Amino acid sequence: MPPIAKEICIGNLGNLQTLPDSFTWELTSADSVIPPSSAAVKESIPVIDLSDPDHVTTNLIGNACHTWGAFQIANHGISQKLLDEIESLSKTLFDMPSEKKLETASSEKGVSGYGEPRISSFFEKKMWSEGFTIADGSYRNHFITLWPHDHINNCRIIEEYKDEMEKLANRLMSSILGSLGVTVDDIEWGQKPGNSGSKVGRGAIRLNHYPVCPEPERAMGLAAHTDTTILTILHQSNTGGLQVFREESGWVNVEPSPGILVVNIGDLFHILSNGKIPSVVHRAKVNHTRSRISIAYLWCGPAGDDVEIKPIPKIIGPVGQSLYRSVTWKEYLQIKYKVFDKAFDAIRTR
Ligand SMILES: C=C1C[C@]23C[C@H]1CC[C@H]2[C@@]12CCC[C@@](C)(C(=O)O1)[C@H]2[C@@H]3C(=O)O
Ligand SMILES: O=C(O)CCC(=O)C(=O)O
Ligand SMILES: [Fe+2]
Repeated sequence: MPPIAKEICIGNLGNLQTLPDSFTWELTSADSVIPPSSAAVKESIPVIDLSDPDHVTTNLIGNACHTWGAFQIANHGISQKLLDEIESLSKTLFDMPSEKKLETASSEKGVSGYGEPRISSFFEKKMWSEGFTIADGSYRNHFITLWPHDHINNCRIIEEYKDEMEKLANRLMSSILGSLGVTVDDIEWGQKPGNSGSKVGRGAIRLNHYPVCPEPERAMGLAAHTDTTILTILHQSNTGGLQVFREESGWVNVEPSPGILVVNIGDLFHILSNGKIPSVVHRAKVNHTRSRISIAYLWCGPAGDDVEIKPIPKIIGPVGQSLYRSVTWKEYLQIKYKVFDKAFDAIRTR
């Protein structure tokens, strides 16, 4: 029995004129992006040119992380060809009939395969989106089902994307750590005895699709959340929808621009930094006339998902206190998907 019943499958909702009740969110004025003072144009997260000298980018990245927990990057070294390839792979996938997509439905909500986002169980209303998660090698069998003749090339695109993104993620992590005055060598990647074999490895990919929506104001593409990662690198197609939240500014749009990638600080970096940098709350809205694709590379650090992550001693300082106990990514994912936005409280030491 597929986890998504046919009648509520987003793939079958394309021609609706009004939103079904199960997809109607009650959004308040605080949920809108209308600026408090009428004419003000809201400042969004900065675009940082990675071809600038290191001391310049480190500084800018440091500021953006403290202020927003997010930033955008240009000249990041990921080829436009690869970005186009993974975007068009996603389009082809989501264009398939629901029956076909459901043949690759994830057995567990939110883990490898086609289905709703994993956070959906925390919300009463349904999100106006569908997605495909690539967390381990099992995606290859799904790809054979989807593309009996073309899976080899599509698997190649995924592997290349993962490799390139992993390199970029490592580089970004070094810069962010640099802005905090430490290096990767200051991290103690402890190994929990008895923990063996990674299920998710070092990075997962989530292909997201937000179909055209009859009443976008009342719908939600992907509800507000922080990522359960060290950092996430997001490629969005040329239709906007991503919004980040900051106490002082409310919800702010992150407009797409060709070749620019978005970087979100995830919960694990917040833990590593002993609370010095926030993980960014973000969400995706939907559109009345245009569908949207986004591709997230969700990264748990260079050491895999079964190593201990805890505040970096050098950041805590000799007289400081560690705010959080150590957790592995696997463990933290379990906590997060039990208590959701209370996950930091669950691992706080005081
Ligand atoms: C490796 C991860 C990270 C996950 C869970 C698991 C697989 C899929 C990821 C996402 C992708 C879509 C948003 C999110 C919030 C979701 O619902 O599924 C992410 C979540 C997280 O960052 O917590
Ligand atoms: O589609 C977007 O812009 C956001 C996607 C996202 O937040 C995620 O996949 O974690
Ligand atoms: Fe996210």
